[in-house]
Amino acid sequence: MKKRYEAVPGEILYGKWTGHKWHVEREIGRGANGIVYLVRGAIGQAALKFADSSAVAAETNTLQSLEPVRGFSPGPFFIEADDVEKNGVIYPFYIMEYIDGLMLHTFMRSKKKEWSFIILLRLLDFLAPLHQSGKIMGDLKPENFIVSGSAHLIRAVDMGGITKLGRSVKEYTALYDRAAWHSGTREAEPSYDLFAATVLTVALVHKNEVQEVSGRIDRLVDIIDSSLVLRKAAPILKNALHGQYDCALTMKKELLVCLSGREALRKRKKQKKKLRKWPVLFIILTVVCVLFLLH
Ligand SMILES: Nc1ncnc2c1ncn2[C@@H]1O[C@H](COP(=O)(O)OP(=O)(O)OP(=O)(O)O)[C@@H](O)[C@H]1O
Repeated sequence: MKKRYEAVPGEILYGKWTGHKWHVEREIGRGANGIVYLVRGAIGQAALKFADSSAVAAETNTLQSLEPVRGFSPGPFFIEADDVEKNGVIYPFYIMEYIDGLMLHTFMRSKKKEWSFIILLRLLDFLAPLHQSGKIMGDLKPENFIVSGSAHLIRAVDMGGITKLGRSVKEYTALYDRAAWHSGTREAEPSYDLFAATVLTVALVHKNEVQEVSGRIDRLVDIIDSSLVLRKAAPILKNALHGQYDCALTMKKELLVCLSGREALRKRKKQKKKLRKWPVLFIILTVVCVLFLLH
C-alpha cells in the first residue's frame, strides 16, 4: 500500500533528516502520485509533495535535471527531499518552489476564447528552451500547466512525461498524442509537443467537438476551418498538426505574423470604409449649404 500522509492546515511537519520545520497552510492539489500542500518554512512559502519513495526519487531527479535550462526551470525549482515520521511510519516528501497562479483550464474560464492564441504563444515560449535543452514535455495537457504572473507565463506542475529527444515518449494522454491521431510516431521530437500544443489550443476553444472527433485528424482540421476564432491562424495550426514545424520559435514567429497580418487587414478594411463615407458626407453638406443659401 502507498504510504500517504494526510496533513491538516496549521500542522507543523519536521523533516527527519534536515530538521527543517514546515508549517502547513493548506492543501493545493492531489493526483494519482501524491498530495501537495502549500507550506511555509525558514525560506518562505513552498510546495510540499507527499508521495511514495520511488515517485519522490523520480520527480526529484526530473526537477533537478531541468534546472540548468538557462537559469529558468519550466517546472518548479527543487528545494529538498526529506521524510516525516509519524507513529513510527516514514512518509517521504519533497519541497519545491510554489508556483502561484491558476491552473490553465481555471484561468481560461474567465477569458474570451481569443485568449487561446496568447496561451499558445506562451506555450511555445515554454517549449523552446526545453527543446533546446534536449528534452520534450511529452504529456502536454491543460491539467499539467499553471498560468503565472501578470505576463501569463506558463509553468508545468507535472513533469512526469519529460522525455529525452530521440527516445519513446514515456507518458502521454490520448487526446493530445499525435500517434493516437494517426499523425506521426511517439518518438520524442519537438514536433510531438507542437502537435499536442495545437490540439490543446483547439480544445480550449472547442473542447466537446475535439473530444467527439478524437483520433480523426481530418475532422480536427474541419473544426479549425469552421471556427470563427481559430480560422484566424488556420494555416499555422494545420502546419503544426501535419508535423511541419520542428522548432517552437519558428512556429511562434509564423503565428505572430499570421495574427498581425489579419489584424492589419482588418484595420485597413475599417479605414477604407471610413474613407468611403467622406465623399457622401461632403455631398450632403454641400446640398445643405446650397439649400440654406437659396433660402
Ligand atoms: N509546485 C507547485 N506549485 C503549485 N501547485 C502545485 C505544485 N505542484 C503541484 N501543484 C498542484 O497540485 C496538483 C497535483 O500535483 P501533481 O500533478 O504533481 O500530482 P500527481 O499525483 O503527480 O498528479 P497526476 O495524477 O496528474 O499524476 C497539481 O495539479 C497542481 O494543482
